[in-house]
Amino acid sequence: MALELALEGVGYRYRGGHEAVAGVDLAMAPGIVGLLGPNGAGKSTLMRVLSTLSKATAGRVLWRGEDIARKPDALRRELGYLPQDFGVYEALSAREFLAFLAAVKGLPARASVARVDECLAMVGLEDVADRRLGGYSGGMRQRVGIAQALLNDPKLLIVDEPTVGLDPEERVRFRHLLAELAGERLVILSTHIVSDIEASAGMLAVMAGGRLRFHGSPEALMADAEGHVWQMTIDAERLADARARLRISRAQRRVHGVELRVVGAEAPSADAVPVAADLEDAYLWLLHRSGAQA
Ligand SMILES: Nc1ncnc2c1ncn2[C@@H]1O[C@H](COP(=O)(O)OP(=O)(O)OP(=O)(O)O)[C@@H](O)[C@H]1O
Repeated sequence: MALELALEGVGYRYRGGHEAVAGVDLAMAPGIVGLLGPNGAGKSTLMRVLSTLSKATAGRVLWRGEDIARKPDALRRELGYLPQDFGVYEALSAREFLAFLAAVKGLPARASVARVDECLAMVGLEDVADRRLGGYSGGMRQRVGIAQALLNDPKLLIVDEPTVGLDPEERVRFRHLLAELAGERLVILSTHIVSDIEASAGMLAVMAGGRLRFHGSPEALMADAEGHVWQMTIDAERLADARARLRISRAQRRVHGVELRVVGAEAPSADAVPVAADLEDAYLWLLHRSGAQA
């Protein structure tokens, strides 16, 4: 059966009655899928449903054609998951920690020694594998998180907001790592930061307010914003006023003032020049049209 994850009318309502996810229809095939949305959009809730930690309260999710609520183990065998709140045991080394998790996941003891080494190499931690995790940087810890998700050579890799708290250099490194890992896998990467996925995701799914607002290629999202992006330069002292009035996707200080990229239905001023949308502009325009805040 094809390596495909299909969501049909998926919804999730928390016990208190809050509907965090509603009516999501989506089909995903190998490659990187960027799940983009502002905080509170419902991304983590959906990731937990897809990784079988929560059961959808509406609709269904099919992995290779099988309903994951009925046969969760079929998906779990092929799943690697890095949750948003992944924690490590600080007193252990990366190698010890991964060996421990390999045992918990039921990998045969003999094979697991080699597999731990492979996973450490895949995330570039082989040289520091025997150091205590307590001394690792945020980016290194996230790489340990990916290494543990790779132990069972998953066909579906789900990573939830993996770049939060990383410095710019670690962020870039982490993005490259995920791009390398995609290959024949389906990697679902959730983030609220456009630049995390713009170079790597072949497909985007954008959520806001619990609903899917867009799914398709980055190019299609940018095409939707065509004709709604402008560039203009204003005096620096007018920036606060402009921020209050306009939807600004980028502001850059220049010698002669502040250069703005603005999205909206109409030109923000007579001297604004229309420009081609980039992904950041297009995302902001989509959120604006769907009534959500970035
Ligand atoms: N245990 C819970 N009980 C009730 N409501 C919840 C619970 N967890 C999350 N929510 C609510 O569900 C909505 C979606 O939350 P979720 O964490 O899935 O969003 P998110 O897109 O992952 O955002 P973030 O990046 O901030 O985690 C939010 O309104 C949130 O307050």
